[in-house]
Amino acid sequence: MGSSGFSWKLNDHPKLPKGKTVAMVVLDGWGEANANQYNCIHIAETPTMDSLKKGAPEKWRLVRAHGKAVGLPTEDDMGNSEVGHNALGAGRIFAQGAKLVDIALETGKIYEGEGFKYIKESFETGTVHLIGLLSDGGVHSRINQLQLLLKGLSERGAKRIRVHILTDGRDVLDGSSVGFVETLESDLSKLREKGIDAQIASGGGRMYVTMDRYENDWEVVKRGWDAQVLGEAPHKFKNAVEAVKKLREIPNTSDQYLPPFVIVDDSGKSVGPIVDGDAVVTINFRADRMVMLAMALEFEKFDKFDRVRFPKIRYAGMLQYDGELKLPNKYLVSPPEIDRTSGEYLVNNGVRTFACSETVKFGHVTFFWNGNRSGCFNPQMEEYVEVPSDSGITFNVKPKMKALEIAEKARDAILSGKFDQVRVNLPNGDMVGHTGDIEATIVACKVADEAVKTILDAIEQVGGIYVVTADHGNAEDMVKRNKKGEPLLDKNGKIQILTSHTLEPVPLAIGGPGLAPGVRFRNDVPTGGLANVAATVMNLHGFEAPSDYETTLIEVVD
Ligand SMILES: O=C(O)[C@H](O)COP(=O)(O)O
Ligand SMILES: [Mn+2]
Ligand SMILES: [Mn+2]
Repeated sequence: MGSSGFSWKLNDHPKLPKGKTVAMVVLDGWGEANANQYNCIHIAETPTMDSLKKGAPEKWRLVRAHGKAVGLPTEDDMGNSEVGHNALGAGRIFAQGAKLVDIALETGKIYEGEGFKYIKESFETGTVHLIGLLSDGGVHSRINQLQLLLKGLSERGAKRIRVHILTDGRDVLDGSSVGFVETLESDLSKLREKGIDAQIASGGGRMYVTMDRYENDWEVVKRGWDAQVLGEAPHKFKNAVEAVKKLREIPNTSDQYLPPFVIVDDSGKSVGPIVDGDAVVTINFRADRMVMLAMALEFEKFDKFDRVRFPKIRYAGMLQYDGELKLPNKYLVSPPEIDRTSGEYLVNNGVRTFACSETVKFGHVTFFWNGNRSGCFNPQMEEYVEVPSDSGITFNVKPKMKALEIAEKARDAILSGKFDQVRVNLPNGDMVGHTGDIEATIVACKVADEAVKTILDAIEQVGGIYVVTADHGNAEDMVKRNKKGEPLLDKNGKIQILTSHTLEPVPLAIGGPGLAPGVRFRNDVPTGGLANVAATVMNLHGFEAPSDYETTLIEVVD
């Protein structure tokens, strides 16, 4: 016990035993929705997940995975991996980046912090560059926050502003980029009327330019660096609306994958490279897809690609993206302080943990799960395994991804007897769902189901327990709908494909030979969400959860 009286020691569960191997399976982007032709999970053959559902209501139920249940501002906010895995791992609901930035802008606190004071030093003689995702998706950023920040910057003395946009089409409809760029252009022209030299300087599609994650493909970040910092790109335009419209005409491209472009002046010179003395703000609040750029902007020593030029800038993140690395060092809004996660408690109570996914979701079951913290708590007790993802492809081309490899690693970890918790994220429903390719997403769901079977079979062999859930919906609905729930059509009479996540709840199933007789889901927590899963899992490891955790979803009847 520390001097504060705090102790990591968890109380023993009065009825449940310790020492059972628990498999914790997160199907990324696997929500529960009406069965219809746009529900890829329904269409796919998913015998394992179907059989779990038959355990309802005692061994299968739904949990909330969006809006306030995961710390997002409103019930209209779809869930996402960051907030979903944070809730699953932390067992409590924290106000998330989206909300914290809203509050900081609303109260004006954002302008009083150290981060803003730091970038302000560049206002007199330098340019302020804002780099980030341009949409109202609310997963990584939100356009209204950018608009408020632009207003705030202009009212506080910024004289020259350049915005480097990343088009979305993943958290919002494909094609919506044009409207967002028009909105931004109109805001910037109003600033120009007030005498502020404000323009869009560069752009590109988020998945092809800048927003890679977990170091899967540094080329993506390099393409962005060349356009944003060096002012160099294969495509040059005088105007960003024209740029996005024209680049969308390239066959097989989409908002997510637009090639990089720069805006040039009449003499063909790029209007906004980043140079010594400038300030840079990365406007995304979510960490995973900004941290690589943050490294490139901040690290003196850097060998991931040739930066050509490393300008001396004042850089701040919207949030700090990695608390361990203190990256970036300066930021406008403090991130949520997600402490005392279930992973840390369990390791401190002797639970040996194995976590695995492929690169594109590896940080989800480690970094996000552990409250946005890199690395293990105790390397003697934990092993985190990353299966390398394919890079340079869209995942509809290989919808099986690495699901079976992940399942095999989990199986081996379970059978080894070396671990008490074996945790995986199976990415398929989400990563392929984001491509909007219905046929491929059906294949993705089928293989994710096969992967679950491999893990459950291993649990059967060792007499363990399984917990199967998801972090938010995606593959269960692939069409944009009106308020009545009817599919929406575009101008050409084609359905509007939904590439984003959804507001749907997700399944939660428990079982396995190690599950003590009499364990069942309580029926008095009907609004339970992802944050209730941590206490539930702690119970299955034989412990009571800390008293401030969201309540457990299980009870033991004699
Ligand atoms: O970053 C992404 O891929 C999407 O914006 C959200 O997907 P995720 O929250 O499932 O990672
Ligand atoms: Mn996810
Ligand atoms: Mn997703």
